[in-house]
Parts: sequence; structure tokens; C-alpha cells
Amino acid sequence: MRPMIGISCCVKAFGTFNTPNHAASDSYVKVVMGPVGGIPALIPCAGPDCVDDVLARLDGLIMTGSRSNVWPEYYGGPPHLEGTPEDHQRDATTLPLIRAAIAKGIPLLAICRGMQELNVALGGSLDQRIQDLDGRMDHSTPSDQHIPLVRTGKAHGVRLKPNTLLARLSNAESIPVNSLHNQGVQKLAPSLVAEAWAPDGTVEAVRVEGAKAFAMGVQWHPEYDWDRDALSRSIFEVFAEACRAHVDARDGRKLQAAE
Ligand SMILES: N[C@@H](CCC(=O)NCCCC(=O)O)C(=O)O
Repeated sequence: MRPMIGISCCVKAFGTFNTPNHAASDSYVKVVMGPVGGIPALIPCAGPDCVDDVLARLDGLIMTGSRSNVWPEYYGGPPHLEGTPEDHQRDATTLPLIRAAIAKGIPLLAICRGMQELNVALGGSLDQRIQDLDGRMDHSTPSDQHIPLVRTGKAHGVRLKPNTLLARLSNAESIPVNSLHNQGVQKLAPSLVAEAWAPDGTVEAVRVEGAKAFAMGVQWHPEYDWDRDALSRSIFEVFAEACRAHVDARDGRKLQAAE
């Protein structure tokens, strides 16, 4: 049986009447049906009450990127600059979803905003515009850049901690990544370990220490180039292995219960 992979949604206004819709980018649906080999299940921003029931049906979870920022109230940060996109319905769902997924040992891959949510969900904080901080780079890509391969192309290098999953998968000390974010980890959550850094020190990858299953976050977007980038593809393949292991364990438990 193929694993059922949850994909976190945003609430976005669509159509003539700006009706709120719960949506996730096609790139996540494609990567789940591609290298992950799973069935994509979009998770609406339905709030914390649904989290346990949703997770009971999932074998893996991808926390997606999004232009919106995590609401600073969740990490004790200053209010956003006016005009900064927020998505309170998403925050109210994803933060408890992440905590519950880790507690239940459901494999978790958190991408960009997803990694920022992972950090906040576990008690960390965020810088809101790292390009405004002394000595830091601009990690953002203009939203009016409409040439996809320029918008999502490799933007800077990332130094990898030796003997980590990313170092093993890439067999390299550093890798090139794309970059589509303004925010970054400020205080790392106590249970996260940083495993990759941009040249300006921005944390680019994290792992949940002592997690029962695969649980990591990357600040870049492997979903944009898995069809031509070996490391991006292998991140999803390793995640997929963890999800299949979750299916095996779950079905094993079911068989035992029926005996
Ligand atoms: N808003 C946060 C998170 C950035 C993020 O997830 N960007 C992905 C955007 C997707 C796209 O443009 O294709 C931040 O700015 O750090």
C-alpha cells in the first residue's frame, strides 16, 4: 500500500470574490506522487481539534513553504512590518500538528516556512527580515520574478555538518541551494540540532534530536528541483523510506490487534 502523505495548506483568497481557499502548491502534490511514491492528502487549516484525527490517517507529513510568516505572538517577537502576509488559520493548525506528529513518530519533512514553524512549534524564535540585520545576506527572491528557473534556481552555498544525513546523501561538505525566504531561525528550539548553515550563519537545516522517526527541516526548497538535482531527490527518497516503515509498523500493529 502506498503511504498517505499529509501536505499542510495555507488559506488564500481566490477568484472574483476573494473567497478563502485552503490550498497547497502543485509542486508538493507532484513530489509526493513522484519520488515519495505516496498519496497526497491536503490538510486544511481546520485548527488544533482536528490534528489527532488527521494524523491517525497519515504515514508522513510535509510542512510546506509559503509567502506568509508565522505570527510573532507564537515566539514572542515584535509585530510584523505593515503589509507582511500572515496566515493565522495556518499557524493555529500547523504548530500543534508538528508537535503531535513528532510525539507520535510520524515522519516529518519541513520546508522553508515549514522549517520555521518546526522551530517555533518546539520553542524557538525567528528573525523576521534577515536581510536587514548586520552582516547577513538577502535570502529572498522578488515575488515578481516570473522566470521559474531563475526564481527557484540555486542562490547560495550551504555548509553541511559532517556525518549528518545531508552530508552522507550529498557526499559533500557544502551544497548549492535555492532561497526564497526573508525569515530565519533566531533562537534554535531546544530539541533541534542545526546541521547546515549559509555563509552568513543562517541555519539552513535542522533535525529533531531523539525523534522516533525521520524529522527534519530545510530552509530551501528541494521540491522545486528533485527532477534534476540528485540531493533534492534523495531527501524525498529517504523521507519516503521512513514513511513506508511507518506503514509497515502500523499494519503490523493492526494484524497483531486482530489475532
Ligand atoms: N514567509 C517566510 C517563509 C518563506 C517561504 O516559505 N517561502 C516559500 C515561498 C514559495 C514560493 O515563493 O514559491 C519567509 O519569508 O521567510
